[in-house]
Amino acid sequence: MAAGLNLTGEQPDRHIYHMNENEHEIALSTKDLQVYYGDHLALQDADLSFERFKITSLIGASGSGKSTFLRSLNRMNDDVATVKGNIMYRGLDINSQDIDVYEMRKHIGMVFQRPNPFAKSITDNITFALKQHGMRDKEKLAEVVETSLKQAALWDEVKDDLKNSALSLSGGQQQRLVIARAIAMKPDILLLDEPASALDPISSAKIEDTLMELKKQYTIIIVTHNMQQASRISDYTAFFHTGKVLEYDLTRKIFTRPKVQMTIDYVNGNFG
Ligand SMILES: Nc1ncnc2c1ncn2[C@@H]1O[C@H](COP(=O)(O)OP(=O)(O)OP(=O)(O)O)[C@@H](O)[C@H]1O
Repeated sequence: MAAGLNLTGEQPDRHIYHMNENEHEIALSTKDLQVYYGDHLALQDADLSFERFKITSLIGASGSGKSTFLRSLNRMNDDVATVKGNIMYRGLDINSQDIDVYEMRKHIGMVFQRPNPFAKSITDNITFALKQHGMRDKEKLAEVVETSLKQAALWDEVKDDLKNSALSLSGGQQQRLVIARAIAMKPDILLLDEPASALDPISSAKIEDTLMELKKQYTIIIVTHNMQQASRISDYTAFFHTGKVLEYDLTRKIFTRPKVQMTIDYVNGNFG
């Protein structure tokens, strides 16, 4: 795959990142990531590696830096913050100046807390970006619409109403549509910032089921305040506290025998 990747128009040697033998297992990693909002250091020295085809949850109290970290991973913080350090993706530092951010986001997609479909039809929501990227073939577009909606577990509910406005869908359906829109671009990595927190329990369970299905094909990184959700769906969990990653391990270890007292307190609901 790496041979076909071109996020810069060139791939100078200085971008080559020497990973360990497990390189093929790591979809994305950060090294010494620091984020400043003005003078305020909101995230310190975050070193995390995300395994391919796994779900990693980012947990921690409000203001601990989870969203700041997540948003930095596909350069959503560029306009509001200074992000220092490396974000390594397929041998490239995607935090460097010469990365084509627009192109990079085709590989690393983002889904936000509140569903944000366009005020367009269900079909147009999914085809919009594809058309912008030059896809014109109607059959191919229809195929992507169907596949993406199926992957996002929405097809059966909307297949007869594809021309209807996305805004006519329920909140939970809208969030699955937004996930379908993100995967239509065939990204490698999906970043999700509390995707189910604005939804009722049934819709939230559907999103969880969808993510469990999607991890067969995508690497997923999710911010969540819901401890049950983190323990149910994620393979790995990173615990953030006051802008630092205090602990990062297999989810079952974080929830059954964490090493750091602060993690124990947080997962037991003693603060947050
Ligand atoms: N756009 C911004 N401008 C200035 N400061 C910000 C901005 N976004 C976040 N911060 C600050 O950075 C710190 C980390 O915030 P962040 O939103 O990353 O935390 P979080 O763990 O995701 O919190 P929550 O769970 O409430 O979403 C906080 O002190 C917050 O006030």
